[in-house]
Amino acid sequence: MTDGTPTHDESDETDDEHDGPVDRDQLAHATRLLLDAIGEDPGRDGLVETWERRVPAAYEELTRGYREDERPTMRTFDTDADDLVVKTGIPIYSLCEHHLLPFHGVAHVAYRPDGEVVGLSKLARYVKWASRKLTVQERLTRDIAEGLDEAVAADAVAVELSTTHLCEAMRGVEAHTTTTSRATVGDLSADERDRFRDAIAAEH
Ligand SMILES: Nc1nc2c(ncn2[C@@H]2O[C@H](COP(=O)(O)OP(=O)(O)OP(=O)(O)O)[C@@H](O)[C@H]2O)c(=O)[nH]1
Ligand SMILES: [Zn+2]
Repeated sequence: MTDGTPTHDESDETDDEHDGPVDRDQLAHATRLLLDAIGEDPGRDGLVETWERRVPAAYEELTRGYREDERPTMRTFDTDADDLVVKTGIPIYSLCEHHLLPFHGVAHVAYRPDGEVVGLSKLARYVKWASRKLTVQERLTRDIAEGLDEAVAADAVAVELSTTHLCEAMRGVEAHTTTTSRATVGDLSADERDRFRDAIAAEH
């Protein structure tokens, strides 16, 4: 007897479960089922390529963050400088793990170098890669802070995300709000915290 719920062998589940290519055939199959389930006709002209090609390709792109081989190379340069590096206004798009709907906004990052600085574009590349997965905002904020700390061998890192969740805006409570989260690794001085806050304020 089955209630129609797909079963799978949980013993196969590991932390590295997603660390491989997506299964495009399975994505196509699942999308077709979804279209069926909402009463759509997967065979109609406008939808055939949707489930066959577009949605699988989109999910492959939107889940790149699971794949370590797509982690950006963080080119660093030796430096004597130990002044805080602040980068604000990095666009961020991710997917909430509760509703599979996007949350999006901006990320701000700051780090105090310890002998090396990273190429500026790499900060935005890292944020983009890290956000391409199913997550919640607080965990993503911490993941970015810890990931950058490791990649840049920084003395201290701070990350702030300011986002809107479509699961709140276009369904459920239907409230278009802003959620701000912050994570730090190491200690920023009071001066550095002020600089980070002022840079974020100047962005708005
Ligand atoms: N803390 C946190 N909550 C999130 C995030 N994304 C979505 N949520 C919330 O996760 C909660 C899930 O609550 P549930 O009651 O299980 O789900 P639901 O019945 O769909 O709840 P509603 O969204 O209130 O309709 C909701 O309150 C969402 O707003 C996130 O990134 N961080
Ligand atoms: Zn959600």
